[in-house]
Amino acid sequence: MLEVSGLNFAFKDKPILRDVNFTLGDGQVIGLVAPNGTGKTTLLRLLCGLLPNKDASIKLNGVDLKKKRTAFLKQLFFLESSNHLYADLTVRDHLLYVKRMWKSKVDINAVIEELGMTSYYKKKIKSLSLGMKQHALLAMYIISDAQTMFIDEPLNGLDPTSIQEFEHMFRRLRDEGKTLLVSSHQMDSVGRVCDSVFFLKNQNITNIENTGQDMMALYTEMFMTEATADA
Ligand SMILES: Nc1ncnc2c1ncn2[C@@H]1O[C@H](COP(=O)(O)OP(=O)(O)OP(=O)(O)O)[C@@H](O)[C@H]1O
Repeated sequence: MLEVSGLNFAFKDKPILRDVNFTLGDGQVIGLVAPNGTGKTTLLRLLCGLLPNKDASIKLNGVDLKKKRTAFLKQLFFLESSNHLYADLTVRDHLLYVKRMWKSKVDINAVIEELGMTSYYKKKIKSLSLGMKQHALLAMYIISDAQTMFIDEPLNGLDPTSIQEFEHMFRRLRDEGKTLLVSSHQMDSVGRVCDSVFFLKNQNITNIENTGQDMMALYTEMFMTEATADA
């Protein structure tokens, strides 16, 4: 369980989050949705201590990020984007590294096969397309076997078949009891996969349960009316 309270953050005089409070239970996929530049990546960075925060309380399964940083971080996996992969290492190198560091028992070969990566897992990252790198990144998440996963725009650059494959993997991880906080701009996919959605608006989170409503209509209601009113 992830418990966050009193989270405030600003870049100089630009407020990003104001008194954000929420709890995430186990075995859920939660969408994180907002227009470009609102603060989704900033929130994910704050939740794993990659940005400084003095006052908030952030606890993962009772472990406090400020008091027991290493123990906190061992429970989660976050790699912001495929730009953070090492260009001169292969996909396999990355997977072996994650398996070792997270002391995981997940079978690397099975994941490679399941994600259709057999033709390129021995290749260096610098020779891969964006979609291939997104697969490598997802494979790292699966191999980490971490209980909590923060995933930033995983569907960017994916073809429709791959999107279905990723959605299947997210559901499977959820069914294994993992908690996934997934930022995305793809509202149809959010509607298919997420149990609830965090809409980031006015520096705060509105949590809306997915009851099968039209997510794009909900997005329009949340954000477009505001943009139209501003125009
Ligand atoms: N290191 C930084 N220094 C100053 N401002 C920053 C920094 N990083 C991000 N910002 C600003 O903070 C705001 C939120 O950025 P963030 O990357 O969190 O948005 P986002 O919702 O993830 O956007 P996108 O959907 O475009 O990826 C933006 O206005 C951005 O310009």
